[in-house]
Amino acid sequence: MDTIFALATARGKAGVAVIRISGPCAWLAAERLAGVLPPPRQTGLRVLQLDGSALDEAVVLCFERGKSFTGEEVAELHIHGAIATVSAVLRALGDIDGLRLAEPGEFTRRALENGRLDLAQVEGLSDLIDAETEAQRKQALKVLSGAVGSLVDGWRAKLVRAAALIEATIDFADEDVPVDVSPEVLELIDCVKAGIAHELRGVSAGERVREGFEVAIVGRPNAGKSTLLNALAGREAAITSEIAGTTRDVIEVRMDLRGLPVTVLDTAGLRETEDRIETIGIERALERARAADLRIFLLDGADVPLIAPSAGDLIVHGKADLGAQDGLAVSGKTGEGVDTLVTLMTERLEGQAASASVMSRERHRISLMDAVEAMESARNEVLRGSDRAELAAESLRQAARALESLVGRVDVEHLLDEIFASFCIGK
Ligand SMILES: Nc1nc2c(c(=O)[nH]1)N(C=O)[C@@H](CNc1ccc(C(=O)N[C@@H](CCC(=O)O)C(=O)O)cc1)CN2
Ligand SMILES: Nc1nc2c(ncn2[C@@H]2O[C@H](COP(=O)(O)OP(=O)(O)OP(=O)(O)O)[C@@H](O)[C@H]2O)c(=O)[nH]1
Ligand SMILES: [Mg+2]
Repeated sequence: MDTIFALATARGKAGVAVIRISGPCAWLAAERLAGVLPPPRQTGLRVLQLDGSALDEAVVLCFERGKSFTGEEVAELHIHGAIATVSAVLRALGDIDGLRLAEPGEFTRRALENGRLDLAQVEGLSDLIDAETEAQRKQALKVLSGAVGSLVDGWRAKLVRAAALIEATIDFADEDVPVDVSPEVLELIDCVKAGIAHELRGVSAGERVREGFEVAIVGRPNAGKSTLLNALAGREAAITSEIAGTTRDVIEVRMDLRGLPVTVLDTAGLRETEDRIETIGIERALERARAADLRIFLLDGADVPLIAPSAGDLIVHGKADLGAQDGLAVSGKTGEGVDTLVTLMTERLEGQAASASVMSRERHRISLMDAVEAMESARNEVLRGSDRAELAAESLRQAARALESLVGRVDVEHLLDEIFASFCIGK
């Protein structure tokens, strides 16, 4: 097994940078630079040097094999975060025989291989590193803490018990008093199915929390959509003008809306037009507005929405500064009503986010659906009578395997490259 090393902190000038070394020669390598190492899990201040020339003054921290993030022997060098210092120490480590630079996600891959994390936790860690808002941080931390594994364990135990009950009837099929286990088996299957159905309903919301919600601003030309977008963004993200038909392409601005990750879309004003480019813009506007999680219809005067609002969509009057309006009125120009609008947007999206599951990927959805399908066959076999017991038990085992693929207990080799592709070096 190679010993790998990498900068674990972000590249670029910083107060402190951490270089992580993991593998059988990690301590030996650290010792080459730092001299006598502090005891495991205790820091020591050392001068790092190679061949007599000082590299930096550093804090050194070692973890024993089996008691580290990767499960391997680990050494950390907490050095000054200067670009030149980081380069010098990385160069020195690269000169040591048997050491090589880690690939992206390779530390975490080793943690997975050594059973320190399951596959879902690896995804959770990846999401945590990418988290930009509170909702993302909370969801990712739950997943990193093993929430998916806990759900799977609970379901799996019930399916294993159901299979055992069925198998017991196979072994004792010749007995005089056959016990009918089917009520208990069906109850176990239905209980797990209900649990899985609940999580399945939350996958989309989980996905939205992970990737961000989309909110589209729609309305007629000149309603003030781009001005409103700029007010929400706090910067001049979109061009505004008194010319109707200014915005053509969809303009996306990502923001943290009171902890929720949201991309607000400014779109072309909706109207009948001969202009070919504007027509394409309007088609794009309609398409993106339909696909969005929430729409803000910005009305101009007595105007009515051009596309049908869905339940929960927000209908607001623009240019509130020009005069009194019924209902919610906002002005992108003066900021009036914008705070109330943000509150309403947050409420609507929080309503959607409330049902978010810790299962938030297409891969999770597929495994859950595979499990449900296998459980449905098992259910049918149970109902068809005791001579179908073998088939019922096999379907239950198949369901358990589908669930186990969520945490990677079954063969998931083919998933790893994809999952680790998005990791940064040093993680
Ligand atoms: N300096 C430093 N800080 C860090 C990390 C790190 O690798 N180094 N982490 C990297 O992601 C995170 C913490 N994650 C960690 C997870 C497990 C172990 C670890 O040594 N686990 C052992 C011992 C547990 C214990 O002491 O209770 C184990 O599980 O056996 C260390 C860090 C965030 N902060
Ligand atoms: N008084 C007032 N004028 C506004 C307000 N919002 C926008 N305007 C003006 O209305 C005109 C159109 O604003 P935009 O934000 O470009 O309108 P839009 O809806 O993006 O228009 P299109 O991109 O053409 O669809 C500009 O002259 C803005 O200055 C507002 O809240 N109050
Ligand atoms: Mg515009």
